[in-house]
Amino acid sequence: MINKLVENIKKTNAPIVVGLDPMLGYIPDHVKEKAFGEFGETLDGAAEAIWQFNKAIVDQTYDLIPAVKPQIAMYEQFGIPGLMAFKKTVDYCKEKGLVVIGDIKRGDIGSTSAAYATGHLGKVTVGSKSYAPFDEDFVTVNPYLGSDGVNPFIDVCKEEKKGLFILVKTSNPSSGEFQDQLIDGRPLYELVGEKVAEWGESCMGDEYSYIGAVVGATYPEMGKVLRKIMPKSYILVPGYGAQGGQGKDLVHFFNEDGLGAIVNSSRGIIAAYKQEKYAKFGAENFADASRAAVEDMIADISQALGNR
Ligand SMILES: O=c1ccn([C@@H]2O[C@H](COP(=O)(O)O)[C@@H](O)[C@H]2O)c(=O)[nH]1
Repeated sequence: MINKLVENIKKTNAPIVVGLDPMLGYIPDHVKEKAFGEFGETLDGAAEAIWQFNKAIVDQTYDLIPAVKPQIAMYEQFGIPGLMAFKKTVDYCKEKGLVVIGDIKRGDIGSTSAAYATGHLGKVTVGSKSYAPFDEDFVTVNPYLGSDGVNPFIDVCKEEKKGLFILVKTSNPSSGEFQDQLIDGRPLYELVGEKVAEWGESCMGDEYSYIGAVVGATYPEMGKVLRKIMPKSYILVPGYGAQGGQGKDLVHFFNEDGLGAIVNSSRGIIAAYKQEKYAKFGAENFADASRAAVEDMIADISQALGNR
């Protein structure tokens, strides 16, 4: 799957990911009213609104982008109907040729991680039958439990030719509370980065490993160091747009070949119609506003990479 991700990035010339984080507050009233008219103000109604919102955005952007990142929390909050909307979104994006990164941030003791890995990346056996329950292409993994919490995910990736993005340095303001703690004079995120590079060595695609890392756009200096520590790992970079990251901050997350990083924006794209810059589209044309925001993001990153 790493080969498909790299191929899609080269084809679109767009190292970006659209984050599908559909909070109800971002969904225009006309979409919600239609869904609630059909299913009532219920969890099913919310799930239908989410699905219709996602579908419209994917239909308007899929030709410009290599990948999407649905954030499972935004679906899980609506219970089983929400998870059904998540699955429908995953399947639809794959039909459109997009690589799907499930932002699930899982990680537990080995046996539990194995079940998460099976459910999200692998196949579960029921009697004589086998099913791929969620079937994302990549998932995000929390490495805090150590190797035995991560290895079950790697095992399933090897079997299924899928991939991981492991949290190394997250974009949030308090990420340093633990991640920047010094151990023998070195910050913990560097040690985790070294481990990601080590896990990735036995998981090589054609050019890059299918074991990647998450490093926030909000910490560009750390991104520069981590790029060198993990030269063969793709870096998923959240924090662009709504969290303040800009193209000029991201240059050092990329390798000299212009590859190696993929930048996520969620609210900045899916709720673009709410920003003054894209207000001319109006709520009715929210998906056109998302397309314009994708085009602007690609231009911003391309310009930054061109200027280095
Ligand atoms: O360090 C991290 C890891 C994951 N995220 C996730 O990315 C998106 C960001 O959303 P924006 O609206 O573009 O801010 C969201 O799903 C987070 O859970 C992150 O932000 N930082």
